[in-house]
Amino acid sequence: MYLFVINPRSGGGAGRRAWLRAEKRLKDLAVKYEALHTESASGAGRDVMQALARREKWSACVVVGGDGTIHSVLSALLASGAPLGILPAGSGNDTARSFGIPLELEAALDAVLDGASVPADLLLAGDSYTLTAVASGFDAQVAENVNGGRYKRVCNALHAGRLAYLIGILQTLITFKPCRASVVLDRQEQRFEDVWLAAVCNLPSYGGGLLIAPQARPDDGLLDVCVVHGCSRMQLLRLFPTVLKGSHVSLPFVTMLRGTSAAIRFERDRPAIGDGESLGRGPLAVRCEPGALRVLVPRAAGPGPA
Ligand SMILES: Nc1ncnc2c1ncn2[C@@H]1O[C@H](COP(=O)(O)OP(=O)(O)OP(=O)(O)O)[C@@H](O)[C@H]1O
Repeated sequence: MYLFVINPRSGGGAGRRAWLRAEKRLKDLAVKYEALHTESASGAGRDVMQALARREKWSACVVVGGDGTIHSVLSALLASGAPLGILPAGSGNDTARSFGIPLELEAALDAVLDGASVPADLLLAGDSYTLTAVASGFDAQVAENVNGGRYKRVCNALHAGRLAYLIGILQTLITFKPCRASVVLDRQEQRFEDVWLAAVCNLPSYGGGLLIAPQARPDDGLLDVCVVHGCSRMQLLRLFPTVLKGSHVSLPFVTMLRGTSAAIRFERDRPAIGDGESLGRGPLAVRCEPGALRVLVPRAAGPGPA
């Protein structure tokens, strides 16, 4: 028995459309499933927890949505032990991308019904689990601006989810001010001047395919931290095309760190996000929880990201 969790709003309505197609195929194949349409992130966590508790064993809990929708069900998945399946229907879909799950619906459904289950680490910040990356500073401000901006809806309607993030980057570039920050990695403190962003990553990409930590692997028991510091606005602007390829890691104003826990404290109040969803403001303490989750991936993709 599969539990499908559908966020009809994800990807500007892509979640609703994907489910209509998936449901038809599930019926054709006589697959046993329950469907749960969720309306908000907070309500979804509780509803999915209750739904999963009604049965001892689930083949999988399958999210029809984007990274934010996956984020909303992580605690429930951990409590039940059910593996995560993904039918990517968001604007970014970085979780699916990192696990080699096809963005095309039929192929993604094949991975759910006939895939392999691989272990994945999670990031724990406070009492909140994150699968892709916990970020604070510029990138969190971009997400806050994109999620609050009207252009996200327009871009989603035009099937140009990535464009929304590019607009958000330009908007934030004009207004954001860098400041001092300290990063404590496995109890070793490093201080940085003029910090634009600090991202604690479990998967290589976020923000719709930005390869912020190209070496990050979901099953290595480690988190990868990317700190961008001491550069000008123009240098930061020129950094973005390099993040699409992951080649920013060799720039002199980019420091990459790796460990099992990271605490980040900015001198000024900064927003933080996990999987693109708000984690509030203030200092961040993030720990890697090795192999906490299982994810269904295409058999050909094997363990780890494709
Ligand atoms: N389970 C849920 N049900 C309904 N709404 C949710 C749920 N989880 C999160 N949301 C809200 O729906 C919004 C969109 O969902 P989601 O993040 O999955 O799609 P997206 O933003 O289009 O794609 P992505 O996160 O991959 O860029 C979230 O930002 C959040 O506000």
